[in-house]
Amino acid sequence: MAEETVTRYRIGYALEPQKVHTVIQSSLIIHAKNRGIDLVQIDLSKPLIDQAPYHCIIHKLYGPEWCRQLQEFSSRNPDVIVVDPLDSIDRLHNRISMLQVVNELKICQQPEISFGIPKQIFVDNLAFFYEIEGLKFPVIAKPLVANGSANSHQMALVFNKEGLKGLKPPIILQEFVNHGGLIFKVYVAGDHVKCVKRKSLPDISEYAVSSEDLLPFSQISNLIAQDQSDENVAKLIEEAEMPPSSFVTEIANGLKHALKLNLFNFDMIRDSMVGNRYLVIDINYFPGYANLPSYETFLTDFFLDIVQRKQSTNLESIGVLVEQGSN
Ligand SMILES: O=P(O)(O)O[C@@H]1[C@@H](OP(=O)(O)O)[C@H](OP(=O)(O)O)[C@H](O)[C@H](OP(=O)(O)O)[C@H]1OP(=O)(O)O
Ligand SMILES: Nc1ncnc2c1ncn2[C@@H]1O[C@H](COP(=O)(O)OP(=O)(O)O)[C@@H](O)[C@H]1O
Ligand SMILES: [Mg+2]
Ligand SMILES: [Mg+2]
Repeated sequence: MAEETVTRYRIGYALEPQKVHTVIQSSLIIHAKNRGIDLVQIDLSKPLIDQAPYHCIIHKLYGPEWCRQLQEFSSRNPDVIVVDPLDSIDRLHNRISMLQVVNELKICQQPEISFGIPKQIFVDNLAFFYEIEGLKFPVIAKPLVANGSANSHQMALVFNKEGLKGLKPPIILQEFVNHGGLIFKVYVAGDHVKCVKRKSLPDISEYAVSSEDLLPFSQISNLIAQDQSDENVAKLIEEAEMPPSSFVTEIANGLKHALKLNLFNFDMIRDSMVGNRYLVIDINYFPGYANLPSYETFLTDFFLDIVQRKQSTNLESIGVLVEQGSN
């Protein structure tokens, strides 16, 4: 009996060990394998160029050596799909360029819904900085750079001008927007989009008693952690209304095209003061997909889209699909 030949695809992944541990779980490896995808870990101690063949490479690594290797690999293997291109990912490493793209989105706004980003400014040097240019306190200070380091997540709530003195530029100052302590995290993998609700910082009125000028984020995170044990808050989150899925998909697709990225998520809040106003506050490359229910299916569907789309493009280019169609 003739053996059935099934197309198998090799996807190489280059990730930090911790990320391998959280995202490339055995449940994903098995699920992908059953659907024809072999997930293969790229050995970072050896030249990438010696580790072909791959149909596709996925990656989240910082540092010049990886960039050099990937560029060399791509120029010698132009047919291998790299998810995603280095310059597209770079845009997310700066909190200004990251959010500029949201303002540039040309999408037909849904009736009754508006979207945007909170007011923000870039501060390079506090010595030459006297005004917060129309921003209202409290503001949230975020490091300009978002490069995966612990520092890049170090934030602070600033309640007044005095608090500005405790900041270390380069930073961005962003208006704090009350949003009912609820954040929407929208995960994107190519054409696949999933939105989940998570706890966020509580509304600022809850801090009104605070006599602080500046509250570093870790302290606020602690407040959240304590709050999490509160059943009422958990219930509030559970019962909170989701944004319309057509709206979420429209924003996700708009960002995907504008950023030229496949693997990312964005954090979105709903302004408590203005009916249906949604604000994007953060966009992350290759986030923690394993936090999603059924993430194995979510990611494998995307992998198959990528490799099969590539295969059909190849067939088209050599005329196979055309011939089949004319038979
Ligand atoms: O820690 P995880 O798995 O939840 O993923 C982190 C993301 O959490 P999220 O999926 O949004 O809940 C996290 O998202 P946030 O910035 O926390 O919104 C980042 O994407 C983080 O990557 P990096 O430190 O910015 O390079 C992600 O960290 P890495 O795992 O990529 O280091
Ligand atoms: N403008 C804002 N208004 C209110 N809360 C915010 C704002 N920006 C950030 N936050 C809160 O701070 C958290 C961390 O900020 P974020 O920009 O997402 O940084 P990170 O990249 O470290 O996740 C968010 O998840 C949200 O809870
Ligand atoms: Mg975030
Ligand atoms: Mg982030």
